[in-house]
This record gives sequence, structure tokens and C-alpha cells, in this order.
Amino acid sequence: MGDLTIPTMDDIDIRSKKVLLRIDINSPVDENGKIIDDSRIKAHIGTIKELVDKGNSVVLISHQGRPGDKDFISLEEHAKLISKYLDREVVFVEDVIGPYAREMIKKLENNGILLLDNIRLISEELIEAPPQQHVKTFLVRKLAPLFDVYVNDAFATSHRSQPSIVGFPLALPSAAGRVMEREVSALARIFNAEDTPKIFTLGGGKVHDTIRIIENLVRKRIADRILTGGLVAELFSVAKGINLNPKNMEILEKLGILSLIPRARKLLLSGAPIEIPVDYKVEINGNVMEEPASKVTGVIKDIGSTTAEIYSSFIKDAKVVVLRGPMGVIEDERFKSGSKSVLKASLEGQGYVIIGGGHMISALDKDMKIDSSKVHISTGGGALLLFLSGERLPALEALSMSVVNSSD
Ligand SMILES: Nc1ncnc2c1ncn2[C@@H]1O[C@H](COP(=O)(O)OP(=O)(O)O)[C@@H](O)[C@H]1O
Ligand SMILES: O=C(OP(=O)(O)O)[C@H](O)COP(=O)(O)O
Repeated sequence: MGDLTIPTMDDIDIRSKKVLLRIDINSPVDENGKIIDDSRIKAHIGTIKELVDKGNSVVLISHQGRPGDKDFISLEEHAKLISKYLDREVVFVEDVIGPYAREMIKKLENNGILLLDNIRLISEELIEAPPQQHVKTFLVRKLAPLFDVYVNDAFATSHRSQPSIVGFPLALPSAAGRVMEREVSALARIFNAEDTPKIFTLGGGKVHDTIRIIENLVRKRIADRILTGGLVAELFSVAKGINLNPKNMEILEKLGILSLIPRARKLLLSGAPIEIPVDYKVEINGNVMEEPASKVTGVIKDIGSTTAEIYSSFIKDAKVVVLRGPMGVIEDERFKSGSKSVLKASLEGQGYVIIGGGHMISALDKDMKIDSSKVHISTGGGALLLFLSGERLPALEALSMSVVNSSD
């Protein structure tokens, strides 16, 4: 897979084997624990189908949420959805490494599919440690001997150095699944020096994460231009000395964003190519208005139409456009237009487009034409940005350490 030297499913003997397949079907759920978006489940169907069609028996593992959180639930509903999309039986096993799970795995016949329960029921899965340590966990020692091959298709979890991600590659012949392969090869294009200018459109609410990414992008000179939106734009506007009025400052303060001002200032003073909005769409007493950035009186909810136009013209000339995090509060239809404009310009432009993060993807309209040869919609959020900012992903490191073809 390019110069990343990661084995794919084409590089290992993977017919009529017992395969342990790590997927990421961690999905948003409602207050009753019901899955409300199953796009991550759908993404893995191709990999599962290919493995089953090659006569393998497949045991699926995934996490869902984190212990203590409302979305930390069993994978029973996930099994039903996988079964529906595959149009084959998927047996849900209410166990992970106990005798029942191991017996079910041993008994599994060719072409059979099991989904074990939430891997984070095993506390070891929450520990971040190197592969050499994780290969010694109960989780890996109990499961690895039951399999011939490990396949990791969980790109969206590849920034975690957890046992189910980094432990198994040291214990079994391993490969990247098709989702992982597609993600990495599409994203590796970003690092092609010839593909310039590269434009990063970064918005949304995870400002602490995003400033770290921007620091990496600037230090490594990866981005030719960074267009900011959402709360990220507000931070950089304040750092530039623009008065956003007390209402917006209060919101930024409550979210702990004001503490990031010194870092944002340092970036701006270093000459980083960071663009901020010249106007905003604001809400005043329930009404929507557009105001120049220097004279904001309402609560900022989106970039303004002049900013959307300027951003769109930059985007249209780019060779690579990366979009992550919406330009505004897209849950409210009235504040979706900034995100839609930059998405539309990206899809209409000549450049290669990478869209990540659940919110920006949900702003894509059904009638927006997506040319799959130049648009990559990533399953990843944090993993995507870390990869693009040049950080090494533990999942890929571990796969590159695995012994290819040792199953022969
Ligand atoms: N100006 C703004 N003020 C408050 N929240 C905003 C603003 N712009 C965007 N957001 C919020 O950011 C959230 C999405 O950000 P984030 O979780 O970082 O994106 P993603 O899910 O794509 O990774 C949305 O809930 C949206 O309402
Ligand atoms: O949803 C995920 O990450 P994301 O919110 O950054 O896309 C992955 O499933 C990783 O989950 P985690 O952040 O609980 O380790």
C-alpha cells in the first residue's frame, strides 16, 4: 500500500481460514440506545462479504462507546444490521473472551459469521500501550490461538494503541481490510508534494483537537491555506484582536476555548496561512442576520455569505481540499448554508476532496453530485485528522510490524 508497507488482504493467504476481523461500528445512538446512523456498519459490508466469499469463517470484533458513557451498549442491534446488509446470518455472541465465546469460535464453520460483544467489556481494551505490551494481554492470548489471520478494517480507531488494534498483528499474520486500505491510500495522496495548493477547511466544535492539528499542519507546511469556520474561526478571530462582543466571548469562555488564544496568536504571528471569516450569520432574538466580523452584535451561528463566497473561490482553485467540522450550527437548517457552500465548491472544483467527521458529512445534500474518483468520504474523525497532520497511527505501525504470509 504505497510506501506505507502495510499488508493488505491481497498480500496474505486468506482463503478457507478462520479470520478475526476488527471493525469500527461505533455508532451514534439515541437516549434509548438505538442506533441513529449506521453508515460505519455499512462501510464494512464489502470487507466481510469478500472474506466470506473466499470461504473463510469470520469473527467480528468492535467497540461501541466507552464504559460510563450512555453509548456504551451491547452489539446486539449491530449484529442484526450487519446481517440485514449482508443478507446472511450473523450470530451475536454475548461474550468476548470467555468459554462461551471461545467455544462458538471453535465450532464456527466455513462461511460462518459471528459478532462478539463490545470489546470494551474487557478493561484491557481501554489501555493505551505499545504492541509489544498488548500482545501479552488476556484478550490477545485468549483469542489469537483460535485464528489463522487477523484483519484490521477499523480505520476510525487507528489512532488508538489498544490491544484489539495493535496486539493481534504481533500474534497473527495480519492485513489491512478494504476500508482501511481505501482510507490510507486515498489519504496518502494528501502528502504528495505535487498536489498543491492544499486547502484545509476546519470548523466544528472540537477546537482543542483542531488547534493541535493546525499546529502540525503549519509546522510541517502541509497546508497552503487553512479556512476556518465554526468555533475554530471564532478563536482565531479573537486571537487577531477582533471584538466578537460579550455574548460570543461568554460561549468561548464556557467551552474553555479562550485559554487557546496564546497558541492561536503564536500561529498567526508566525505567518501561518490561516483565514478567518469577514462576516458571520448571527442570531438576534430568534432572527437571523448577517453582520461584518468587526461589528458583530448577535450570537455567531455560521459564516456569512461574503466569507462563503471568498472561501469557495479559494477552494475551487485547490488541488486537494480537506473538510472537517461544519462552518456553523448545522443542526439548525438556518445555519447550514456556510457548510453547504464550501461543500458545493469542493465538489465542483478540480481538486481531490476529502470529507471527514460526522457533522460535515451530514451536511452533504442528496442532490450534490459526488464523483467517487475524486471525492473521498472518510469513516474517520480523529484518526483522519491525525493522519493528515502527519502523526503516525498506531494501527498502521502495528500492521507494518506483522509477519506477512507466515500462515503459509
Ligand atoms: N459557531 C458555532 N457555535 C457553536 N457551535 C458550533 C458553531 N459552529 C459549529 N458548531 C457545532 O460544532 C459541532 C460539530 O463539530 P465537530 O464535532 O467538531 O464535527 P464532526 O462531527 O464533523 O467531527 C456541531 O454540533 C455544531 O453545532
Ligand atoms: O468514533 C471514533 O472516533 P471519532 O469520534 O474521532 O471519529 C472511534 O470509534 C474511536 O472511538 P474512541 O474515541 O472512543 O476511542
